[in-house]
Amino acid sequence: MRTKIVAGNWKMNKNLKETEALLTELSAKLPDTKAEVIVAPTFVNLAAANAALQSSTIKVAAQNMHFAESGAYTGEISADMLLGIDVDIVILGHSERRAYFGEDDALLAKKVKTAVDKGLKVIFCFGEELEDRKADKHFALVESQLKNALFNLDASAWKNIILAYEPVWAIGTGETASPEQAQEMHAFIRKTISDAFGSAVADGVSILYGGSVKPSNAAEIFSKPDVDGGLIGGASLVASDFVAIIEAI
Ligand SMILES: O=C(CO)COP(=O)(O)O
Repeated sequence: MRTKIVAGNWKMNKNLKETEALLTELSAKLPDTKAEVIVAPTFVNLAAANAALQSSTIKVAAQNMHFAESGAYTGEISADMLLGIDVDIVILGHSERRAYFGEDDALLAKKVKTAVDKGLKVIFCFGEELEDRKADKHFALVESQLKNALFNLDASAWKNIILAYEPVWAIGTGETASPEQAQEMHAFIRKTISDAFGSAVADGVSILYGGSVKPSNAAEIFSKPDVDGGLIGGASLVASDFVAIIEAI
């Protein structure tokens, strides 16, 4: 059985007080669930988030990480720094990092390799833009994103990889991929991984959907056989919405 996961990517939202308040509310309202629940606040609040969640099953993830061990990379955060504050999950490859910070597949391959070598779990994000889909290039684009960033990994590293398919046109737009579109792409992703690494790896990897998931559409999206959960942006900033999405899995 694959792990079901609901993760909240808080992006550049919530200061310290707001982080603690949201996590207190979330912990109090957290339903009984088989799903792994993860939140990803900003770097500066990760330690406080872990402290606030000490007696909770909710896990904390970072939103980014540098590939180097250490050194002259002003403003950057290393894997060891995350592990040093008990954060062992990191989101890499988010489309906002790709679009606004120039992160490409080659850079992401280095980040992923460092993260898994250091023992972190990676939530690896990828997905096509609207033009790719309109030109019917979305499958080829997703395949190349996976190949370029992840296919140099050993099969054994895949136990630490969580995939998050996030079509860029559905992020923060209110437009969601239909459950059928999500299932079609997730099945394609699983087949692509199966062809390269075998069915045991492909059947074991959790593939999350991200892009305007809300309480009103979560259950239908999560009902699809290859959708193993969600990576939630806006709706993860409101405790009652995030809880409703967790309840939908
Ligand atoms: O980017 C996302 C999660 O990483 C999705 O964001 P929204 O849920 O706000 O569309």
